[in-house]
Amino acid sequence: MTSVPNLEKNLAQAEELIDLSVRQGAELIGLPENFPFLGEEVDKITQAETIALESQQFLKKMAQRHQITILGGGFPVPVEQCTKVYNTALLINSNGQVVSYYHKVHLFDVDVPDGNTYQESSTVMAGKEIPKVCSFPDLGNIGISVCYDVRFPEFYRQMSYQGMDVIFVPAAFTAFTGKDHWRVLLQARAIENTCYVIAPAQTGTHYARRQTHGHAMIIDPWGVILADAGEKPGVAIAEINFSRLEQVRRQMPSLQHRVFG
Ligand SMILES: O=C(O)CNC(=O)[C@H](CS)NC(=O)CCC(=O)C(=O)O
Repeated sequence: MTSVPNLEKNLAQAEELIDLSVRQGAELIGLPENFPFLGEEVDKITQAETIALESQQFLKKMAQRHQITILGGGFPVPVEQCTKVYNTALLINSNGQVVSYYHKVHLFDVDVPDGNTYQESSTVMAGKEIPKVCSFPDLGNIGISVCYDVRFPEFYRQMSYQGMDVIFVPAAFTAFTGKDHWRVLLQARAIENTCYVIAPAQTGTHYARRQTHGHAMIIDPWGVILADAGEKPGVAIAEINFSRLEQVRRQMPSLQHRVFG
C-alpha cells in the first residue's frame, strides 16, 4: 500500500486490494504497518481514537464479508490516561473475532543516514509482551511482529517456542534501510525459524519526504521468496504448504539443535 495522511482514502485502498486478493483465492490476508494512516505524528495522535475504532471495524467487516483471516497493522490505539498510543497489530479470524493482538515492542528511534530522523517513542508507548501464537486448523500457528522488530531475532525465537509456522512482519520500512536490509532480514528470520514469513509493506511516497521501500513479500521456510509485490501498490500471493514445511524441517532440523535457547 501507499498509505497517506487520510483514513478514508487508505481504507478504500485496502478494500480494493483485499477484493483483488480474495478473487485470486487468498484465505489469509495481511495489511502493512500504518495501513489506515501514514502522516505527521501530531496528526496521528489527534486522530488516534477514530483511526483505532474505524480500523478495527474495517478489519472485522472484511473478515466476515470474505470469510478470511486478516492481520492489520500496526495502527495507533490510544493508551488509557496517556497521550501516547500503542502501535497495535490485530489478528482477526474469518468470523470477525479478534484472536490475537500485539503492541509493538521495539520502537524505531533512529537517525537514518538519509537525513530523516525517527523518534517513534515520542508518540508510541512500547509494548512489553510477546504475542500469543494462534493456532488455525488450515493456516497453522501464526505469530505477529511489526517492522523494526525484524532486527531482533530473539523476539522471533520466543514465538518459535510456541510452535510458530507462519510469522507476519507488516512494515513501513524506510527506502534507505530497506534497499540493503529488508529482504535479507526477512529471509534470515524465515531460515533460522524454519517458518513462512508474510511481510506486507508500505511503498512509495506518503507525505513530505517519507518514502518507503515496498517489496511486500512471502518467503518459504527454506528462505525462498515465493512472491514479491514490487514497488507499486498491489498484492503478493503464495501458498502455505504444510508438507513443504515438514520437509524443510526434516532436511534442516536446526530448531531441534538449539543449545542456548
Ligand atoms: O515513516 C513513517 O512515518 C512510518 N514509519 C513507522 O511507523 C515505523 C516506525 S517510525 N517505521 C519503522 O519501524 C521502520 C523500520 C525501518 O525502516 C528499519 O528498521 O530500517
